[in-house]
Amino acid sequence: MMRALYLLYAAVAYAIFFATFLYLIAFVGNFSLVPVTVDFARVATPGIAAMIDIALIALFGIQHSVMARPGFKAGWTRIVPAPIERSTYVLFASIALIVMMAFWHQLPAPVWTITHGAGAAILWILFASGWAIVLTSTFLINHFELFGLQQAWFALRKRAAAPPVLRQPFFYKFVRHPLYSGFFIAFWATPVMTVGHLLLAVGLSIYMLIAIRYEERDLIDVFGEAYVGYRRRVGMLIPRVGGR
Ligand SMILES: C[S@@+](CC[C@H](N)C(=O)[O-])C[C@H]1O[C@@H](n2cnc3c(N)ncnc32)[C@H](O)[C@@H]1O
Repeated sequence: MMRALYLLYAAVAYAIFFATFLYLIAFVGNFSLVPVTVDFARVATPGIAAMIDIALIALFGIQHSVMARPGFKAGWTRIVPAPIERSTYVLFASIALIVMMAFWHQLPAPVWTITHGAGAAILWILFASGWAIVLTSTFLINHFELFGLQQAWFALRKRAAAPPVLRQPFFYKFVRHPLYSGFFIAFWATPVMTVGHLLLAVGLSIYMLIAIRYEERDLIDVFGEAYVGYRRRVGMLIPRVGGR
C-alpha cells in the first residue's frame, strides 16, 4: 500500500515538473498563450525589479544545488523515504521555478532586436533546438530515473535501486553537459533581448557554471578515474575542436 502511494506521489511530482517545464519554455519564449512571461510580468522600478529577479534566480539556484548534494541527501533521507527522495527533489525544484516565474518582474528595455526575417527565424530555430537538446539529454541519461519515477517503480516491484552508471551516448560523446548546453542555447537565443531576459540568461548561466563544478565533484567521487578520463577527452559545454 505504502509503495503504491510512493508511486502515486512520484507520478504527481512528475506531472507538476512536466507542466512547469512546458510553462518555462513559454515563459522564456514570451508565448502569448500563457499569462506571465519574462517580458510581460509584474512591474516595479528597474532597481527593485532587478533585485527581486536576482533574488528569485538565487533562490532557485540554492534549492537546486543544495538539495542535489550527496551530504544533503544522506540527511534528508532520514525524513523522506529513499524511493521518493528524487521525486521530492523534483517537486521542490518545480516549486522554486514556479515561484521564480510567478514573482518575476519585467525589465522591458531592449538590449538587441533582430528584425531581419532570416536572422529572427534562425534564432527561433536555435531556441527550439535548445529545448529539444535539454529534453533529449534527459532521455540519454535516464529520464525516468532523473525525475524520480524509476525509484518509486522499483520500490513497488521490490527491486533494488539501480547502481549509478556513467553514460556517454550521443550528445554525451561530444560534451559532458549537453543538458546545460541546451539550456544555454534556449536562454540566449532570442531575436528580442530585453534587460529582464538578459538578467535571466546571465543569472541562470552563472548558476549552471557553478552547478557543473559541484556536479563534477560528485561524479568523480562516484565514478573516479572513469570520469576524470571522460573530462580529459570531452569538452564541458562545447565540443572540443579537433575531437578527442
Ligand atoms: C540535471 S542532470 C544534468 C546532466 C548533465 N550535467 C548535463 O548537462 O547533461 C544531473 C544528473 O545527471 C547526472 N549525470 C551527469 N552526467 C552524467 C553522465 N555522464 N552519466 C550519468 N549520470 C550523469 C548527475 O550525477 C546528476 O544526478
